[in-house]
Amino acid sequence: MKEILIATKNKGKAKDFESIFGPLGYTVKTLDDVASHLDVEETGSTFEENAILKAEALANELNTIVIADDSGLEVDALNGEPGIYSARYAGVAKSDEANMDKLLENLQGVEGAARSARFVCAIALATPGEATKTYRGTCEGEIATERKGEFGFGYDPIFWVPNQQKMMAELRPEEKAAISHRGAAIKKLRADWDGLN
Ligand SMILES: O=c1nc[nH]c2c1ncn2[C@H]1C[C@H](O)[C@@H](COP(=O)(O)OP(=O)(O)OP(=O)(O)O)O1
Ligand SMILES: [Mg+2]
Repeated sequence: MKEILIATKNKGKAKDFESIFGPLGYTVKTLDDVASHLDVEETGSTFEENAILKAEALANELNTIVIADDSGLEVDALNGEPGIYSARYAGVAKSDEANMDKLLENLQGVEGAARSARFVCAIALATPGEATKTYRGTCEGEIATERKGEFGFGYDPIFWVPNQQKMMAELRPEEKAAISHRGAAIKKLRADWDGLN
């Protein structure tokens, strides 16, 4: 059985990876499956640095190939916030609901095209004995004023995707994978990764 190891504790993120790697014949394993005690502090100042920290921590622990994903939302009217702090925007508790509430509140009075934003995903591929590589994908959109949709995770219910005329949370997993920041980063990873077949 082909396995792929993602250094994440986020179940929604893991599902995004499964929707792409599952059909390719891979079983996706996460931190909770292999090293749930491992808690990596995201002390980097970029998505790439944080992805590298997470991937290398688990690769060193298990001496095997590991992928990690650090991602977030850049809102133009907020000068790129919450950015790398997206998961902890409303505090350390990491609540998607509280994070969305805070974002909607901070955008009150900002209208139309001024609510532009993008999702960013940096994926790190850590291979023992080799230099870690990174791949970035983005997805342009706008922050809606209300939640809509049942799929996805995180900020998906308030992220409007103009190209689809839908909220990200209204897209089925395979639809999201085709247009998302994570899908784009994984596409670059797959094009470059010799070990993947
Ligand atoms: O496709 C997405 N759809 C909606 N929201 C998203 C997406 N991609 C990232 N996001 C948000 C969720 C979280 O607030 C932050 C990621 O933070 P990030 O540190 O990378 O992940 P995390 O702490 O949840 O899990 P972990 O570090 O264990 O992988 O950006
Ligand atoms: Mg995190």
